[in-house]
Amino acid sequence: MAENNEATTLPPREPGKFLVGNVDFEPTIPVLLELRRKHGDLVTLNIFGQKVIVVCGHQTLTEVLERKADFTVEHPVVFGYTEYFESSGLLGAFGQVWKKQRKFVINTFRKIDSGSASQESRVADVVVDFLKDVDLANGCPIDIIKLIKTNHYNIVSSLLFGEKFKPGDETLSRLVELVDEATYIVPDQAILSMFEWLKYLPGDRFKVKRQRHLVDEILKIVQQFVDEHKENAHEKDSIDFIYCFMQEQERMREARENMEGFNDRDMLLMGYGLLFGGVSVVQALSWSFLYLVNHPDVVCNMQTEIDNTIGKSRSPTWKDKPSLPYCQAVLYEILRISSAIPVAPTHVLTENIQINGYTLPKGAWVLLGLCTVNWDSSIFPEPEKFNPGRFINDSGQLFGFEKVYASYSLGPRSCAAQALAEIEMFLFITSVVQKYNIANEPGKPMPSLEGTYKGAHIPNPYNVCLKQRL
Ligand code: HEM
Repeated sequence: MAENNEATTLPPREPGKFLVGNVDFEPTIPVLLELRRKHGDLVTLNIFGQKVIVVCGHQTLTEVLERKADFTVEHPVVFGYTEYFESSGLLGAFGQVWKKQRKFVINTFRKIDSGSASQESRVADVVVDFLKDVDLANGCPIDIIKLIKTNHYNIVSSLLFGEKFKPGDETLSRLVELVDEATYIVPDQAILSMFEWLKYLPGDRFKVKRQRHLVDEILKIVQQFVDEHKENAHEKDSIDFIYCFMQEQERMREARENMEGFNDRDMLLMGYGLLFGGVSVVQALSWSFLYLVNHPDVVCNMQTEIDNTIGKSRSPTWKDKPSLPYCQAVLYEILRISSAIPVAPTHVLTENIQINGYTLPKGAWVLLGLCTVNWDSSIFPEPEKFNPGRFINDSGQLFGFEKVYASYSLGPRSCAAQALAEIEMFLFITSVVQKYNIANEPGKPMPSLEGTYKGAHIPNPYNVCLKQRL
């Protein structure tokens, strides 16, 4: 009887294989769109006996992540979060620790913005280095993804450690390599969340030891900066995450508060979480250059807008954003069509919830199909077409872009660094487009807009030529 009851209240099931269920399920954009077309906004999967509810569409995602946030905000207690994040570092944190760390991160971004070196000024500072590297290439093909990674992690370093690395610094190169490799091992370890014992198989089949080594090396680099901060605490004049973390520890000690989530180890893991979380903007920027090289007409329109509003002698700033509606439309369209994070990290239901006439049971995992908003043809007609014009109305004003923000997820667990991501996207892209034409490598076919899926939706490697126009 209970079985029947459950069967009638769960969302439709996608058929799977005997015993293992939907073990082959790959959350790619086409798969999620097809699933939604077949079954609607809510779909039940079964992966090795674990119930997984796929949530699609703007309205249903909003209902689940915002209105039912009290019961959907948690991540499940799974391998990667416990093994490497040690249930800390914001991304891997649970319960009260997550709440406290989230508040700390949001407040620290605010403090940084009220200090002498805001997020914008740190991004702008690194954009200058980025443009110098582009100049050095002198129009020859460059591995733009590599350049984006180096410069993005330098921005995070500046926010974490209070100073950026000098161009060419070996520690920065090492940090980029470590974070990069660690990021792409994560999807290969998904099975360990179901069967943790597999990590003991001989031969490091799931790269558990390799990942441990990478994470330890990243934490060692963060530790060096923590040690430096401890030695020079009184001399600090810039605000950064480590400095603020140490201040928070002091405040908590004085107030005799529970230090859970704010011990010295948590400081390192917080650094790891911010380095790791930022990979999404690396993907979004990498997609940006790929779409721009494929659409020279769009670059030309952006250049006209920039030339007419900012001119050629000074670089774009965040304050210019409202006067560059077309450039903004291009960035929204890139975020939409590339859907760098097609599915948010899995959440878990901590109570039964009622949605759209179904009962979603406590303990079920929730797969958030963010890309189904970006590719919803009722919101964005012909979603497969790259068309920044869809965000510009007849009077030339920006319009209808709000739903693209689902790319950062919704509700209290949405991206903790959305503001930083938006500043990075805006300053990198407008600064490059202002100064350079973006061309394909001579004699090579245009790089493909087909990507691959490795947790994130990532473009395949490509080179571009950035030729000075000013
Ligand atoms: C275009 C760029 C970005 C996109 C599309 C993006 C998207 C996302 C998404 C979808 C989530 C998951 C939310 C959820 O679980 O519901 C997330 C979480 C997170 N992101 Fe971003 N992100 C971007 C840039 C960044 C950057 C630049 C950083 C840091 C430097 C960052 C740090 C984080 C962190 C720490 C979390 C975990 C938040 C938490 O668990 O409370 N993200 N982001």
